[in-house]
Amino acid sequence: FGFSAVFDAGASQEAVFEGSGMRQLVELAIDGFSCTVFAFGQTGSGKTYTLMGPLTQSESRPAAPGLLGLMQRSFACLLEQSRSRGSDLALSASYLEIYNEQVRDLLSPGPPCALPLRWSKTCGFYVENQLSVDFDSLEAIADLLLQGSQRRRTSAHALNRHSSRSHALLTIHIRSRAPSACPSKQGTLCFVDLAGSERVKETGSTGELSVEANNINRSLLALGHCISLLAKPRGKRMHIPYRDSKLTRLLARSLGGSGITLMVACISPSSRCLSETLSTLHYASRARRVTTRPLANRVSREKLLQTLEEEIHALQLENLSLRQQLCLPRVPTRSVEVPGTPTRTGARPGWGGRYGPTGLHRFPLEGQEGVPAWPSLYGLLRDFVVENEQLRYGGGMHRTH
Ligand SMILES: Nc1ncnc2c1ncn2[C@@H]1O[C@H](COP(=O)(O)OP(=O)(O)OP(=O)(O)O)[C@@H](O)[C@H]1O
Repeated sequence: FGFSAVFDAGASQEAVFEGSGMRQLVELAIDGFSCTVFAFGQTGSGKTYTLMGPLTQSESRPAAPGLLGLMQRSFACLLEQSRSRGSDLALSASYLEIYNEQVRDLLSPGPPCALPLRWSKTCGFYVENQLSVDFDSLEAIADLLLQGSQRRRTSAHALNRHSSRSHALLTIHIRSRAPSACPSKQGTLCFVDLAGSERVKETGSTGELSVEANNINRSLLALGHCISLLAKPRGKRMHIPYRDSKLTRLLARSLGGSGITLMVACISPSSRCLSETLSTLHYASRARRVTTRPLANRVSREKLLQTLEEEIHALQLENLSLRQQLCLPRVPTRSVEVPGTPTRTGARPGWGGRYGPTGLHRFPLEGQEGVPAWPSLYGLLRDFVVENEQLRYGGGMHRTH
């Protein structure tokens, strides 16, 4: 087998960060590319450890800095870059898991509930109603990671005391907010901690654990199938069955589209795991042959204005419906005038939901004041977002939609 980099059991977390190309991936995400890193391998082989370091159960006992994983090191690198560029990067994070073929938000309050996975012509698959939370410090994103990871489904089995029973996807949205930066860059950095493949006989899983294991193995099989087909030369490629699982739908763009992907294959040093190790290495070899056509996401001023308007109308409609459900009085319809664009009032029928295909309204709303035509639109959007928070959660949360 030949790989871009190989690390043995004694390699430090820092060596993995520097030697795997992770730093370059962070820089590409800042430049507007959709970047993904996913950890793959048998259960107990160190995927979560590589991405997050050893799991800590509380904020009061954080992991030693030297043990922090690819995620925390990437966050530090991202914030460092943001500071060196005069804080012109707006950062937000969303965190979800796929558990038993259900997509669940790890940052939303309350018991986890399944969110719909939709498809749009322009952006491909996306999760509707997923929360995205702004952050501007290492502490804030570390806190989000801890909160989400504690909500993630884990169980103990024979090969791992804290085995992840779901695939987890943490996405950092990066947007340059310098007013002069038009078209504006919109990159993402997605960390995927896949649940480990497992032989039920070896892990001793029964009942719920075995249902989870079957779902994990089925989705990993679907992912392997897509990777095998994508690895074929472009002329010989058949239809890629992304729709076979939620995991492949969400990874579609990273795997075969315009994204840049780093795969970390984790293997056990034990000779007892030889057959699983070989299977992981074959899987990784196939993935290595997949080529994508990286394309930076740049959004023109006109497109941004149009999206803003659409998001405002969607929120206006949703707030109206929430008010009706809560038996609250209607508020008068507000309008906004943007120089150079037609004025629109009222809600546009047919729009709904908090998370549009672009996810644009989830970015921080400040920082656009330098663009003359926009403050009124952004101000209006901010009003609707705050109102939506109050209607949904009673105003107790500090999140950006
Ligand atoms: N390189 C390493 N150095 C020290 N400990 C490690 C290393 N890799 C993994 N471990 C430890 O091994 C155990 C299993 O690792 P981890 O939970 O990361 O596996 P996993 O592949 O994510 O498993 P699963 O798929 O079951 O969730 C953990 O206790 C972890 O701290």
